[in-house]
Amino acid sequence: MSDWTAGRGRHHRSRKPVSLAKEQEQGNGPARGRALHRAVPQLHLHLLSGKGARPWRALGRHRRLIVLGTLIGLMSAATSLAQPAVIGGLVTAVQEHRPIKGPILFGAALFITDAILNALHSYAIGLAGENIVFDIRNTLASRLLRSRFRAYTGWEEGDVFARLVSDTIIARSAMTRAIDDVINSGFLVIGGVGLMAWVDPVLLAATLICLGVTSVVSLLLARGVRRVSVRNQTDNGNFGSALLRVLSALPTVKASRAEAREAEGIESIAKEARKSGIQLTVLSSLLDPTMSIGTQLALSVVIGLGAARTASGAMEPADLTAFILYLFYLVAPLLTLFTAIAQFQIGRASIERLAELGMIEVETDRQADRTAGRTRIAPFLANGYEAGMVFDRVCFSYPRSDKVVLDQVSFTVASDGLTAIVGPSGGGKSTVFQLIERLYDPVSGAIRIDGVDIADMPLNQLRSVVGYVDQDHTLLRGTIRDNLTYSAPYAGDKDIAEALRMANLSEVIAALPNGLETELGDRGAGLSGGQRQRLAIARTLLQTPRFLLLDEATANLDSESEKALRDSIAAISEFCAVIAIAHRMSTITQARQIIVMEEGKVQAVGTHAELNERNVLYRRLAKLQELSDVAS
Ligand SMILES: Nc1ncnc2c1ncn2[C@@H]1O[C@H](COP(=O)(O)OP(=O)(O)OP(=O)(O)O)[C@@H](O)[C@H]1O
Repeated sequence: MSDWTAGRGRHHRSRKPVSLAKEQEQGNGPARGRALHRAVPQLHLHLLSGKGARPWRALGRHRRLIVLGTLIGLMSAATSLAQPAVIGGLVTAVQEHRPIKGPILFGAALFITDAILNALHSYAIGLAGENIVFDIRNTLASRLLRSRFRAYTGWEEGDVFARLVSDTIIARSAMTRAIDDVINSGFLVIGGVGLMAWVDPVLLAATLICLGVTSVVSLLLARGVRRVSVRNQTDNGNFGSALLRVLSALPTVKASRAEAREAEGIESIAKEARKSGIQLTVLSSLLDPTMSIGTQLALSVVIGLGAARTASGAMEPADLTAFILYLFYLVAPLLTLFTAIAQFQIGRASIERLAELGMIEVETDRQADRTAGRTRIAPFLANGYEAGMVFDRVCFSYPRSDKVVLDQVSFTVASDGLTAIVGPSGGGKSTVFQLIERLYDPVSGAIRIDGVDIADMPLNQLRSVVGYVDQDHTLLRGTIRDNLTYSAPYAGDKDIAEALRMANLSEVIAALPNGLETELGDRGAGLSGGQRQRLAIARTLLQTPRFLLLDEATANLDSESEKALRDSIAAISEFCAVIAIAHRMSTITQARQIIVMEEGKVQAVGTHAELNERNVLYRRLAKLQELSDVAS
């Protein structure tokens, strides 16, 4: 017997629940958790804690690099500001027939220093930007993976995708380039204005009047840019959602001949994004001409007024040269300043969208938080609780819905044996599984394992003792081995072989040229429906669960495979509780107990013989099932 079955044999022999604390010490608990923790990238939990993941915090974490980059930028700006004075000095030296070698060499050194500082400045700010994007993406992705299922299902996948991919890039610019540009250009503008005031206050007053009006217009434009960019980013998110919706159902789209219809729908959403994108472009591109008009006007006034003042002797020609150069130097940073303000406004919209995503509710381990890992199982058992699972008057409605899906549902599942859940479609069978996995919590009532309310159990612990094969038997892109070991990453070859054997997959895998290393496509493409289902079952078996939940697990199997799997279930249920939403009579009749559910209520519980005798609904279901089994 392999370690795999030996481990479960222990559960069976004792007939007592191996304390969950003990399980923690063994493969399913913190030891594995620690190993996993080492294996996965460091999650930025400090950013995830509290009220949510706030993108602005990422800025704080990299402030040193940003401050360093900005300081280098300011030094570069200072060297830029010195350049007109040096050129002015050169003009004076030429006028006065003094040696010009010194000013030329000094000017060249200034240009080279400026260029080097500029490069360093760009590198530091660029690096900070990449670090910030990395941090935000990492933090948000971790938070999404830990989000409450009910909170996550309220989001559209495409929108989440757009926020994580494109909003982070836009936010990067706001948090680095835009802030840096505002500081640097602001410094250049203030410095330039100061120097111009020192050269000639009269000319400066004329310049400021010309530039002042255009500056006010530019600021108004920047505010408009923000408003439109929120709309544009939402439109882009809608486009992503629409695309993901159809691409994830491409076979259905084709089979329904809906390509043209869907393409039309996507086109209209893309048109909305284009419309707001154009509005954004119009507003952004108005910034340049607005500033140009102001500059042209200022330049004309400065040249005219300056020439008059030079002619009247109120101003030296060298001062006029320096003033005009300062004006040129002022224009570029002024333009950068307003563009940066607009850029910052666009980025703010993205940061707000990321912050919304960062507020998504995450799963919490109440028990883990309260007792820091200590288990409360022993006292409960001492009070006489039986090993196994109990549904105690559980009521449930899905979020954003008034419909009562489970109404006072009560039943007990022993720690081994097969329990079949049957009932008409929509009766709440799959919902029972979702509550056991704690994808949702009951509205009232409790689910207990070995006497402990699962709401008080660390989620990692709960999900390691409960194995879940969902209705869609979801597989991921990757090799068969990756899929098999998904919930038990350190499973050895012996255990893998055992799980494959029990799921009746050994021969199928052996027949593949690359065996376990065969690559599967999205959602397990490359295997048949039945093979995918059995692979999902083998994956869950490798997790060595104490409770194995099979949702319609035998629906896709041919008679031969189904028989093999039925035998496996019988073997597994010797040392593990199997709860199956069953649709075939062969599975139902072998169950130790059958729970009949209808419209969210437990109608009856018993064996096949008992229910066949006293429950009308069961008799009807059994008859229908027998007919469909004969037909298939
Ligand atoms: N995510 C959801 N949000 C809102 N209502 C839901 C959701 N999932 C299921 N329901 C509703 O809950 C009820 C029970 O669904 P459930 O899937 O548990 O039934 P079921 O017995 O497993 O049905 P089937 O045999 O067809 O799979 C149904 O009325 C369904 O419409």
